[in-house]
Amino acid sequence: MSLAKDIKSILVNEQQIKEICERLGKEITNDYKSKERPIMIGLLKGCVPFLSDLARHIDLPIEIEYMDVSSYHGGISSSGDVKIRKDMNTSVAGRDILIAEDIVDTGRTLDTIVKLLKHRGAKSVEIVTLLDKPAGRVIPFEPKYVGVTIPKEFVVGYGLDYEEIYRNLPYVGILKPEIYTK
Ligand SMILES: O=P(O)(O)OC[C@H]1O[C@H](OP(=O)(O)OP(=O)(O)O)[C@H](O)[C@@H]1O
Ligand code: HPA
Repeated sequence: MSLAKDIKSILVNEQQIKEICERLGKEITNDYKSKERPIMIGLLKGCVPFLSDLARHIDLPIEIEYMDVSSYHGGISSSGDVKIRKDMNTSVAGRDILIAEDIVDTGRTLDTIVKLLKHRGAKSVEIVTLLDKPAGRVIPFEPKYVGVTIPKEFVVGYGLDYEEIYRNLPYVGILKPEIYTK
């Protein structure tokens, strides 16, 4: 069974993703070159392909950590309840933090996590996201590094799921509405 048959259209193709990772990697390398061992924190599970491609374009000694965070419990709308399923193992006190995300939509996940990391004493907290969906915001939130701004469509692929499927598509596509309305 092909995954591609459920995709209405491709929004960000493989070449565009490659160019985004190169561009953001250079920008982050430049901005973080005088900081001491910044920590890049990936928010599982959606961050995985983006973080691993982006990190290879950051030419600096960074640490990489993960937190498993979820606010979508099946379906296409956020429950509004951000849960930490697994925390990171390192202290963030006094450290420069760069959170890597696949998408900023309502802003709830990042609002919660940024507040938490600041409360834990992080020196700085910035966001790098592949996709920004500003029309989805319910909480004002502006990520510093954005791959591409997208319209208010439910997207899957390259880490993003619908009911845990489609994360392994190599591109980002708009899911056919009949998949989630049936
Ligand atoms: O801006 P928001 O509306 O909070 O949405 C963004 C979050 O939603 C998705 O994660 P999800 O909770 O589905 O978990 P997952 O990464 O395991 O798929 C995505 O990976 C972001 O972390
Ligand atoms: O458009 C989306 N697709 C998949 N997961 C998401 N989490 C927030 N927005 C989305």
